Amino acid sequence: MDEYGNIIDDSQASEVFGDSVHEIEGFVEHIIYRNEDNGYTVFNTMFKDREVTCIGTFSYLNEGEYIVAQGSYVKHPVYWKQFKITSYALKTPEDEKAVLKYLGSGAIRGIGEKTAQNIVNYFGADTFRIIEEEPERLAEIKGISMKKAMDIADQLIGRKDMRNAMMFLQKYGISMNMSSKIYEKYGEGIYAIIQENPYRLADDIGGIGFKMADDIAQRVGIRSDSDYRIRSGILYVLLNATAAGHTFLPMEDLVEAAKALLLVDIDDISHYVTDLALEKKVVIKNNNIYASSYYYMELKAAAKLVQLDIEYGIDDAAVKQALESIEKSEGITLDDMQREAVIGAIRNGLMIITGGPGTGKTTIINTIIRYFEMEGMDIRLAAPTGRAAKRMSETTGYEAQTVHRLLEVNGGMDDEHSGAGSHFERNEMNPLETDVIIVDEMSMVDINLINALLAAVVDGTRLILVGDVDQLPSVGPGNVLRDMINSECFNVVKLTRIFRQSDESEIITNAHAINRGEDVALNKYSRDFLFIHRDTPEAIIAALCTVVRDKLPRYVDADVSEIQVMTPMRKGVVGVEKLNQTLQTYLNPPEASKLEKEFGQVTFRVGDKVMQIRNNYQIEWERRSRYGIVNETGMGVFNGDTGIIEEIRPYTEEVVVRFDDDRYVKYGYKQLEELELAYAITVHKSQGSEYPAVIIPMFPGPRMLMTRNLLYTAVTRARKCVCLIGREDCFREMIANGNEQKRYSSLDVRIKEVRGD
Ligand SMILES: Nc1ncnc2c1ncn2[C@@H]1O[C@H](COP(=O)(O)OP(=O)(O)OP(=O)(O)O)[C@@H](O)[C@H]1O
Repeated sequence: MDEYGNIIDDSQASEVFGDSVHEIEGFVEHIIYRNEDNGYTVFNTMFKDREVTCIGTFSYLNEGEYIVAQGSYVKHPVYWKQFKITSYALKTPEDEKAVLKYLGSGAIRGIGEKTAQNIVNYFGADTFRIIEEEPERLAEIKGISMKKAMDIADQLIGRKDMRNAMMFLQKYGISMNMSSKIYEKYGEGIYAIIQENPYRLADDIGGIGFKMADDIAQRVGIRSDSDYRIRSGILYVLLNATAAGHTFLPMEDLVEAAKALLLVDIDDISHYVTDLALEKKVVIKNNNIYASSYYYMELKAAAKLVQLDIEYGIDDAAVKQALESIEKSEGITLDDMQREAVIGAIRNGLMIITGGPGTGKTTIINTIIRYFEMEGMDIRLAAPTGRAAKRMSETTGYEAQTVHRLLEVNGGMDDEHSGAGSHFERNEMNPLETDVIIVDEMSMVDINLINALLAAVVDGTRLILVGDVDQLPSVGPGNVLRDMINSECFNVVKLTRIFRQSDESEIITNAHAINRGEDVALNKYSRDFLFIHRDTPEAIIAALCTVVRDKLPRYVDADVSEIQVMTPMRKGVVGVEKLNQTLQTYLNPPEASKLEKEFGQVTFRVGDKVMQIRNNYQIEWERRSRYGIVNETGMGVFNGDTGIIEEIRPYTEEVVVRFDDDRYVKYGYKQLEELELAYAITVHKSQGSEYPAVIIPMFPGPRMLMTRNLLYTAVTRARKCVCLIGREDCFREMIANGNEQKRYSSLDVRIKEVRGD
């Protein structure tokens, strides 16, 4: 883009004046535009006393450099004639004029034009050699101290080194930004690292993975059976495993995956694993292999959970009396299981409560809050997502936060897959000071998050964990809630009785039946559990469009944007991508008055329903009064938050989204990677959220996705109406498919070990 905001790219400048190749040379006088990611640069130079605008891609370029370039003249629609550079060399300034120009360009801190002139007057064309070889002599010039002399030399040599390093890295197809990161990390060590073990980059530099390192290694000519390569490949397999939810892999699975990745014929991959264990990069336990950090996360979490699990002496009669008074004031009578759960939370340092929809989890949380409030205790409520926290606040009337906020996250963005996660202000050194912490929607909490939470909880704090263990497990690695329950080491209450009247809600009864793997009778006259039979994907999508726009909003008294379409997969004929495209055209078609912005494969349009797909704690929001005056501001938009695109501003390159509660957020065009169309979302993304009505296409897909607990999770997201559209056989098969996707995790084993069971 140029200084006036116009995009200048090769396609606009493609009309060639003539095919002939020219050579020009001169100083880079003024850089008009530079994209640090891909190196695309527009600059002016003087050649034969005429100003020439040059365009091209450069690994490194600074004003004041002397460039010799080959290329041809092209015509730009606005700027007319430009020189498009195809190859070039930067020359170290040799004559006096060139040296003066370079030093005086402002590129070297502490040297202005006058000092540059003084230096060149004194040393002449020999200036560069002097600075590189005898920098102390610069101090012979009036006004330059020895310290400054050394600083100038450092800068000059540093720049030269960096320029060479950037050019070197570019040969391996590494982007400019990445190159500067690499150079910053290794400095002049970069040559040895690239030649000997480029796989170190994958270990040390965020954004470089095994694949990129492997690509570089191939270009360098490193053998495919090199030790470095195999070790790095093994770590990469483990990293991928954690991205798929596992905290470890059994040795056989690891070996098989590593062989498939590395395509080398090595019999004994396991001895490389042993080497990695000696280097403490992996842990081997019972022939299971963990990336070290995951082993220690499970171990630490287990130890802390056991430590928190103490029994407090309580006065049974007093508790009974207190509960009776709460029941009276709330107008409820707890059943035995519910009472056991509440008393368990009062008596124990650690309490786990699980149950399906309508079994009274919220009722119990409310009772626990009232009890501890009466005792004058400090209580904190949290949930793993923004939407779940919001719902918890609404149902309890008590402020609930995301777990990240509770831990005072410090950092822009969660990186779901790095495992490194964010930095929390609340930790062992600075723990949470409170008496009771209640976490809802525990099924969504992964090993990273529980570990961070436990680190910040001090002994003596009661931790009450509530969730539905039959929901899909967390997106991140681990199977925390299930493992805690399976360990059989802690106090757990499983609520089974459904308290909502069955005639009131088929959603609840059917959800429970699905969860038990029982057949569900589809009742034509059901008011809230509808099944529309359609056979083909086209017919399903057609029915879905009509239902979402014309039928359900009136039926459940909600806006079209509140009705949520959810589907098991991203790809495929009824996957998220396809549905979003179709629904966008149907619900928000293009119009001359609606601005659009293309980003990757997606076109965002004013009026579109969008979802934030990462936690961003630093993005700002504002609330406006009726007159458009900003009356409240705050920070943070969370993974799963949905909103509507209100405005697209081409001049400032911004997209404005209105989220729930009229929070307005500005996204720069570059930030659009944080947004996705949300007419349809995956069931995984819907976890922790509720909608007035939910529409689920029923069409066969990969068996490992089409599972009972996925259907159960989807159905339980609906408050007033579930509408399934498609093939009944698919629905029945999902209920029958109790094979949850296998997750390798071992928090339960660690808990038992710590307890010495
Ligand atoms: N002991 C009880 N006696 C009478 N009604 C109850 C009792 N426990 C819960 N309920 C009622 O049952 C309904 C569901 O309870 P609650 O909302 O607490 O369940 P939940 O497990 O949180 O459900 P969900 O996960 O669907 O929100 C509510 O209307 C609640 O008032």
